[in-house]
Amino acid sequence: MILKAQNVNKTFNKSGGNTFRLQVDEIEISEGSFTAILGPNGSGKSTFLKIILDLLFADAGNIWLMGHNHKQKQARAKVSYLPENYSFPDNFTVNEMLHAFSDLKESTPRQIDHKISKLANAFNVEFLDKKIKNLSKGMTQTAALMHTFLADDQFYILDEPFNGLDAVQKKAIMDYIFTLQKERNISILITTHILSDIDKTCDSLYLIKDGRIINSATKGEIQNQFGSVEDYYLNYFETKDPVRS
Ligand SMILES: Nc1ncnc2c1ncn2[C@@H]1O[C@H](COP(=O)(O)OP(=O)(O)OP(=O)(O)O)[C@@H](O)[C@H]1O
Repeated sequence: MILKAQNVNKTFNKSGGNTFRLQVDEIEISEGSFTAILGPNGSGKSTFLKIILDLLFADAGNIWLMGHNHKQKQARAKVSYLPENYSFPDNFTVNEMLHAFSDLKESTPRQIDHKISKLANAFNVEFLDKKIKNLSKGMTQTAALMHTFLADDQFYILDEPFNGLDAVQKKAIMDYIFTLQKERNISILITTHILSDIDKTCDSLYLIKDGRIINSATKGEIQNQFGSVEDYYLNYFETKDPVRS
């Protein structure tokens, strides 16, 4: 098991006396799998990912990451994370940013260069010498994904990785992920709002609503019962109330 979370609780006190409560009773992700957590805006997806990575502290719960308590250093040693929001120094070129933030302690600059050109080739990147501040939204997202995939890790946690990417870019990233799954049996945990992107790729899905997991299903179950991930999602989230005039 690459990830196991039990009875995870976190309450945010928001302005106006409102609260948001995340309560995840149980999630298990096995090695080599491609898992998605889907849910509406504000349902708690990013909060849960940050708690898994110990970037945000839960009020209660048990989480094991890569066989270790998630608070132990070894738990994160082979895990890469793409946050939903990130910022890189504006004046760095993509290449400089990747070198500066690669965190590949055992690699020489030449080895890092080799990895960068391999990734640039896989991700159709021709803007390694452009400054971060001059990149388009999709280019910035691609640069962030290059940063995430630079390390040869075993588990990639990706918060909305396809944000701003065109169809060709998305396919390049997905193809790269499939190659890594075949070559190194990596595991993927993803959040996305673009359901068609994961229709054929996800092994299992969790639906989250108001901080709670309301359903989980395998790809086979979804295909048999709903036909597509989109229909599965709509079955749980579409409001069927008639529109009032
Ligand atoms: N640091 C914080 N302090 C207070 N409330 C927070 C904080 N971070 C998140 N929240 C609240 O927690 C809830 C869940 O937010 P979260 O970002 O996890 O949702 P999400 O499902 O990832 O949404 P989206 O799909 O829009 O990215 C929201 O109501 C949000 O306002």
